[in-house]
Amino acid sequence: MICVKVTDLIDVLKMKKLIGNLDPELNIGKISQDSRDIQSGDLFICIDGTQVDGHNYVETAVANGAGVIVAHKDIQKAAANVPVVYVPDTGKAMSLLANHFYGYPSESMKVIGVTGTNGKTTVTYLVEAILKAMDKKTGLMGTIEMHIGDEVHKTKNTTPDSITMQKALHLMTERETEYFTLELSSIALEMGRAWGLDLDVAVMTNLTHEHMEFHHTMAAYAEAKKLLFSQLGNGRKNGRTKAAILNADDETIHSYRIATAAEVISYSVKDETADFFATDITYSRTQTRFNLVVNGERYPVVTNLVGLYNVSNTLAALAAVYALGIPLEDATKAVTSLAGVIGRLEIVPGANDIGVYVDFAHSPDAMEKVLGVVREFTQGRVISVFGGAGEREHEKRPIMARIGTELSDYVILTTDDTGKEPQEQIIAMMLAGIEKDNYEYIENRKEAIQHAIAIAEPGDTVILLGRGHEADYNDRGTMIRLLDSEVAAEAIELRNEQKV
Ligand SMILES: CC(=O)N[C@H]1[C@@H](OP(=O)(O)OP(=O)(O)OC[C@H]2O[C@@H](n3ccc(=O)[nH]c3=O)[C@H](O)[C@@H]2O)O[C@H](CO)[C@@H](O)[C@@H]1O[C@H](C)C(=O)N[C@@H](C)C(=O)N[C@H](CCC(=O)O)C(=O)O
Ligand SMILES: Nc1ncnc2c1ncn2[C@@H]1O[C@H](COP(=O)(O)OP(=O)(O)OP(=O)(O)O)[C@@H](O)[C@H]1O
Repeated sequence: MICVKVTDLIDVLKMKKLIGNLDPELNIGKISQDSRDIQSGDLFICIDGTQVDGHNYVETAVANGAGVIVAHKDIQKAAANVPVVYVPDTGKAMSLLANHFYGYPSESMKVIGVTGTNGKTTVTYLVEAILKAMDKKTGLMGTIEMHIGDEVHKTKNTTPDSITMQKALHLMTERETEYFTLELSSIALEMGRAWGLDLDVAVMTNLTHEHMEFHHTMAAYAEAKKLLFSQLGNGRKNGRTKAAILNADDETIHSYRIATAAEVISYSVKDETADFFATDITYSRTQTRFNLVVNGERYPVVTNLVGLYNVSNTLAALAAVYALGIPLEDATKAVTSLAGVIGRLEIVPGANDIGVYVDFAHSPDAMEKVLGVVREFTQGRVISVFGGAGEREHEKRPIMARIGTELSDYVILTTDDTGKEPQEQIIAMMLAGIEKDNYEYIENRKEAIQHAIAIAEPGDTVILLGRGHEADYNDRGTMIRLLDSEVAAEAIELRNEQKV
């Protein structure tokens, strides 16, 4: 159990005003931004959130036994006799305190941070698989889950707040983790959730239309992602130089290059002058092969991930491990150890005459890319099933509906997580983007999936888009379990029974 002297902890903060007296004998056993989590002697830090203001929960924290409170608004009345440390910015203070409290865990690991609109999960899974195949001790954190070696932990956010992050990293140091790879969402970067994370390598996959409800403009979105590269810093880490891995096929690379002091390693599937270049690319339904060219040397690569965008993802992962000193002869051989990523062009087995896939594409670019890949290996029709998620990003609904109907032979429009937004409103926005008549609308997602699989003919591909690995489904405000792959597996069974 961690115990840090309150005076040592508070010492980390340079600009502060203490009201009351700190007990020099007090050892802090936990720091938390949630009053409901506070126990006797803990440090409570008030965060002004998106829903409520943590400064309004000081009384609960005090009632639960808070030993010290960190705030940036006047809470003197509510704090009763508990000492309060006032700071200019509790968000920044939280990351500094968390890092100190947990013993600066990222300093003792090799840390690879991955950002970009699409491909973050895939790249982190590739990095983890390559390193694991080489018997390295790994940790991973992202949208699907957190891994420490073979241990699996649930995650709430793609990138968690600084306390959750540092706590997880501390656990990883206890398990002697050598390499840690994580996804960094633009939202997290802008909210400062990664402050204090000492990175070795930062990777940028691509930048396309996403998260406009949060960033509002593409320029602001690009700036948020760029923060990762300024957070790489100017110096070395434990005697190692740092590296920025940038996708030369995405024009945002140019502005990211100047945002970082670290050495840049570029990768490309088009430009042979890039540092990591993929050539001689061939696809099958289940594998992709290519030659990696680095400094004139060629390395054959076989991956179980399909599609050109996964060649890009593989290049990013190879460049990241190379930057940490892993020989390319070994890394390229280890790529095939990743069987696939749940919910990313995941094959639903059992249907022998048709292909059924689940994919997490929920941005226009991802949808375009994945439908392009599926088309390449489909002899018959491409039938896609998708909806538009509620309460999020209205602008992308008509765009995705248009891309979906243009690039599929037939579409079954349905619901995604509606949340509390009326489905009628969501579907109306989607319909506004459609120019073809190759679709029907089945509101119930389960029925839509069943129908798609029932009408598919031999040689067709059915692709279920938007939800990937997600099982928690928000149906008009009620949470239910709905995992596309499970629903599809049942529908395939029914189809097979009806065929005999
Ligand atoms: C909108 C948003 O970003 N919310 C995140 C945020 O919560 P919040 O600011 O809304 O918190 P709040 O509910 O207003 O509470 C403010 C403070 O009061 C405290 N409080 C609250 C109630 C109480 O009784 N006592 C108390 O002390 C809370 O603990 C908190 O410190 O801070 C929490 C802790 O870090 C996050 O878990 C939470 O993520 C929610 C779940 C979320 O869905 N976020 C999305 C938008 C998000 O961050 N997504 C990105 C990108 C994903 C992608 O790329 O697709 C991600 O990285 O996950
Ligand atoms: N490099 C890429 N370029 C474009 N699309 C991609 C790329 N990699 C994956 N995709 C598409 O994006 C979807 C999500 O992939 P992945 O989970 O790896 O990305 P992500 O950045 O982690 O996304 P999210 O932050 O939404 O979880 C995939 O299911 C696929 O459709």
